[in-house]
Amino acid sequence: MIPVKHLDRAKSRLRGAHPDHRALVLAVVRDTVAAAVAAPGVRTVLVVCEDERVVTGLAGTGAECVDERGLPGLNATLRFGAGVLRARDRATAVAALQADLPALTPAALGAAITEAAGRRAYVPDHEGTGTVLLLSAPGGPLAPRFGPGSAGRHAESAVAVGLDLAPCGWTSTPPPTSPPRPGSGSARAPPHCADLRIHPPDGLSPRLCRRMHP
Ligand SMILES: Nc1nc2c(ncn2[C@@H]2O[C@H](COP(=O)(O)OP(=O)(O)OP(=O)(O)O)[C@@H](O)[C@H]2O)c(=O)[nH]1
Ligand SMILES: C[C@H](OP(=O)(O)O)C(=O)O
Repeated sequence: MIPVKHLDRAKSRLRGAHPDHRALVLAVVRDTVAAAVAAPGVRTVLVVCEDERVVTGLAGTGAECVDERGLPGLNATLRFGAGVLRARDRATAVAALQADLPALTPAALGAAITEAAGRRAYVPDHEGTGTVLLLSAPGGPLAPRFGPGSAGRHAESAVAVGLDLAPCGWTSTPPPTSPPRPGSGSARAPPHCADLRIHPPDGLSPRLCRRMHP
């Protein structure tokens, strides 16, 4: 699962980093989703969101989108999404992945899943305070405890695994070729980070985008 906030509120700490904040957020999300869809061991990518523009922006990526239906906050949203996935397959592992990982590669996500080896696992962010990825054991509860200091809470019940984000920046995931949407005429797909020509650290402090940096 990849949760995505309403575009008017998402990545508020990056506001001002690019003239078109909504395009920046969508580009970051699209690159993250593209890597997750292509990762070995990932059967379904479910984006839990509340903004129809996110659904439109992710058309053709291979991710499914589900409306969070006004649930209060991230953890309730993730419990809802986990329930959607578990209703299809009770024995599977479910995971929550942050939406702002444009340097993620399919191989790196696959390696983190392999390292978890069926255990409940989490990936702390590079400051060690937040959580980049939370993975349940197969059939086990996700029990998300996101929010400030979440890494410490997840450490109480999960093993830490690594996630090797590409050192070369945000352009490591090749943009997928999306078929044109019916009725879209000559409309172009939303941009990826590479299209926006945003490369860390240009204009983005490590604190503001700490999850995006290796
Ligand atoms: N669907 C959904 N996703 C959420 C919600 N709150 C946070 N998220 C997502 O959860 C992840 C962590 O969110 P935050 O760190 O709070 O927000 P952010 O948009 O990444 O960045 P800031 O606005 O700068 O805090 C991101 O992928 C968000 O898009 C929510 O209420 N609903
Ligand atoms: C959601 C939260 O992200 P942060 O606010 O630490 O970036 C977390 O990592 O649990």
